[in-house]
Amino acid sequence: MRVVIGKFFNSRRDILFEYSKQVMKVGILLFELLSEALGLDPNHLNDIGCTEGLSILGHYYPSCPQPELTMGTTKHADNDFLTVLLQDDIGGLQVLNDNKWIDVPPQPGALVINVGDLLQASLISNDRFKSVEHRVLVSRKGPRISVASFFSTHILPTSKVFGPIEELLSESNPPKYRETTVRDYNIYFYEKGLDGTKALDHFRL
Ligand SMILES: O=C(O)CCC(=O)C(=O)O
Ligand SMILES: [Fe+2]
Repeated sequence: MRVVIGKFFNSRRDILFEYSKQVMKVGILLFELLSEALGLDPNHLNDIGCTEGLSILGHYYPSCPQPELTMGTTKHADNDFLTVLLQDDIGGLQVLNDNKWIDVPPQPGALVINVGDLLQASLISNDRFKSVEHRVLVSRKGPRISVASFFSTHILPTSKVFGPIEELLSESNPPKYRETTVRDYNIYFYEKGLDGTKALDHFRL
């Protein structure tokens, strides 16, 4: 595992290292459970590299006197396999379900787990799991802090190709996505920006 720490976190280096170790344990367990849910060997998703890379991003959303005029983070699905999200008690995170925005209220001690595009959960699970579209509203209540831990190899120099898992495919369930590297997926994701459209559609066959 490689841990990259930005300037924002420099003074909390030790805490962040410990946190990343614990998130990695959670991630390995989640990928075991997700593998089983797909009817695969429990180690499958870990073995193909879903926990090879972990990057942690700290968000600071200043309090906003006119929250109705802006957005903290616009609608997107994460560009990774899985995200482990820690939010404080301010709230503002919403997920899109049946075209309706649903609040994800903060629960003390709880982590939010979001399926990302690469797992989609769609790309390699061939749509058996769906990446969740979400956004963050800003608030008058005070600044909001969140820590998002992304399982993805996008910061690593790997050219491993990902595509729908062969064991999940059949004549009645042909691949829905073309194969791609995490790097190429991310180049497209960042070029496109958080414009409200799904990056995955670009890779759909
Ligand atoms: O701040 C949050 O709660 C979510 C941030 C987010 O969606 C992201 O970093 O991808
Ligand atoms: Fe996100």
